Amino acid sequence: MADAPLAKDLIALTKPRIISLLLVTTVAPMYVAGVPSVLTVLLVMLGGYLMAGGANAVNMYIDRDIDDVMARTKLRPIPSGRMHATAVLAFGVGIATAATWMLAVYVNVLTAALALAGFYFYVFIYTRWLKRSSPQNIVIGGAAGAFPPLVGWAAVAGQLDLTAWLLFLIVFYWTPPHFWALALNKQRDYGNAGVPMAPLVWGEEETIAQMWWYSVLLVGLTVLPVAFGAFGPIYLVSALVLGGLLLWGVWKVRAAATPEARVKPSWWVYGYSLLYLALLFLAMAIDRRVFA
Ligand code: HEM
Ligand SMILES: CC(C)=CCC/C(C)=C/CC/C(C)=C/COP(=O)(O)OP(=O)(O)O
Repeated sequence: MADAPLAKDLIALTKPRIISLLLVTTVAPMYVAGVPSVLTVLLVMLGGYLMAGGANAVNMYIDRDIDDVMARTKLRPIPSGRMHATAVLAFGVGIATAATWMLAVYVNVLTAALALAGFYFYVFIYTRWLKRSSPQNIVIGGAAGAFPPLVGWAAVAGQLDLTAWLLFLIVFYWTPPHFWALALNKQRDYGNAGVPMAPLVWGEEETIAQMWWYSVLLVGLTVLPVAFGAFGPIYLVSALVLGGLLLWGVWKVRAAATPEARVKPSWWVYGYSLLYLALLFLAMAIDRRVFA
């Protein structure tokens, strides 16, 4: 198709917009863990892009049947008929293999192993298994998206410590409010595709109650590294302000009495969740490197 050449489709298979935030949560921890060279940062960004991009392409191979049914995804390269499923699988596995080799040879083996673990978790535990079988899919499967801070940390420190695992947990607890805010507004799509997302299985009110408690846990957890002396006042104030806004947004969703009244605040929470995570991780790096 003239308006969608192959290169454009290959990039679309990697879900570049999602990767941009994954890379923020990879690179910021590198500056928390130490003082990385520009070359290490660039290598980790390239390796991280190829690994997450490969995972996303394999996700589109496995999900080609449901992507074909959902309005949000039906124009992707496979359901729209522009690419062969097998070619997409080969592309995904190919770039993830390149990433594994690159990270192992030019960064270190632990970094490569953690990134590959993220790939397997997302492809097999989330996409292949839990996404279609349980409303807890994005809670447990969401751990895949929490690997990037470990990857960045290991690239600089060569090992993992308590702060690295706290960063993993922050992304882990962030995922339910991030995703369910979107899922509340995409129930028809998921219903048509037979994907058991929480709002469909538990109902909206239970899902929103869980979003609230995950957000409370998240904000509590973001403050915890300060108690361990990992961060100072710049980060603490940022975490409290950013977290306060998140709680305010989720509370607005919870306070809305009808599904119609929830549409606006839940879209807000979804959009804000992206800004929240980016700014929180940025604040960590700034706190450690600029004000240390
Ligand atoms: C199991 C975990 C997750 C699930 C199920 C999930 C699901 C989604 C979905 C369905 C979208 C909408 C995409 C679209 O409109 O095509 C989205 C958007 C997005 N997600 Fe997540 N997400 C998860 C974790 C993450 C993580 C860990 C990150 C990064 C740290 C992330 C970053 C983003 C970004 C940046 C967008 C906006 C993309 C855009 O505007 O095109 N997500 N997510
Ligand atoms: C370290 C490393 C390589 C980690 C990889 C982890 C990774 C790619 C996380 C992304 C999470 C994500 C985009 C989920 C989308 O949900 P979905 O697949 O249900 O969305 P869809 O309906 O848009 O396909």
